[in-house]
Amino acid sequence: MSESGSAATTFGDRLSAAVAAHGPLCAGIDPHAALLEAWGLSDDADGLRAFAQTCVEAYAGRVAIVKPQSAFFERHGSRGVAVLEDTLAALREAGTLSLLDIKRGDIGSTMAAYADAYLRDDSSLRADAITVSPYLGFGSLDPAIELAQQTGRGLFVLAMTSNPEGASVQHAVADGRTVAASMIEGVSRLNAAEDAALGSFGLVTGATVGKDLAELGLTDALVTSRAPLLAPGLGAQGATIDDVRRGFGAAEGQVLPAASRSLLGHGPDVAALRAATDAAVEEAASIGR
Ligand SMILES: O=c1ccn([C@@H]2O[C@H](COP(=O)(O)O)[C@@H](O)[C@H]2O)c(=O)[nH]1
Repeated sequence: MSESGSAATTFGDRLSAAVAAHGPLCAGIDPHAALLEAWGLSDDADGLRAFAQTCVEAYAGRVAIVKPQSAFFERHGSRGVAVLEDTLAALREAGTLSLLDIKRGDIGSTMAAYADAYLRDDSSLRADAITVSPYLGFGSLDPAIELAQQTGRGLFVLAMTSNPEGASVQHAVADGRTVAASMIEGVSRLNAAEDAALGSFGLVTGATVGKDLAELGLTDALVTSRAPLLAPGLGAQGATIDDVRRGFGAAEGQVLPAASRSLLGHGPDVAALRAATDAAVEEAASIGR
């Protein structure tokens, strides 16, 4: 039995329900130093706490899933990590799914410790799902995969990231297929073990890379994978919802378009941040329909 219900309540099931209720938008909490300043907050753990509380107040109950970016909490040291713990707890209390963007990946034995940190029911830093890096080999993720399966949590595996530099690794061909294709295949195998429309194992496929997915012939594999597709890159990185619609083709219905700075620029007023979030939710709702 997991904290999130039972082994039968998978992250994929809970995500499907959240998307049905709120549409697919993933709203980010990225407390950049420049945003803290723009919100009139100090660039320290107190400013960070006020920022994150406002985000939770504005997003909770309005979006399918919220993605705190760990780096912006870690840069404030142990007090920042304490704010991250409290932010994850506040999202849980509000009944809103959390996806901690922390991109962990290491040799298996160390990966097991990372898994304990974020995926155990009794961890203070637990999230509903986390991002992981498979670039020490897909098999190095096994400890996190096993714990996520036991506790009904999810993983989002980096496949085609939104940054232009990602292509040098992810488009590379090994054993007759691109590195990205082998990550999609790994996730596909995991989701095949679950009997659900949407799997608990997702992929990070930037909103900026839809054209590449099509050119590399990856669209069908994405559909077969039943993976939720985290698509960061809206707004500040230049991608639009139309890019997602055009680029992801038949996989469009699996996409969770993600936005951080383009929403957060509307703070610190909670009502203004809510209004911007509602507008983004409405725009994202056109995806897959
Ligand atoms: O490929 C990736 C993976 C993760 N990210 C993260 O998403 C947000 C994007 O923020 P914006 O302000 O909307 O650009 C940020 O936390 C990144 O670390 C990504 O952009 N691309």
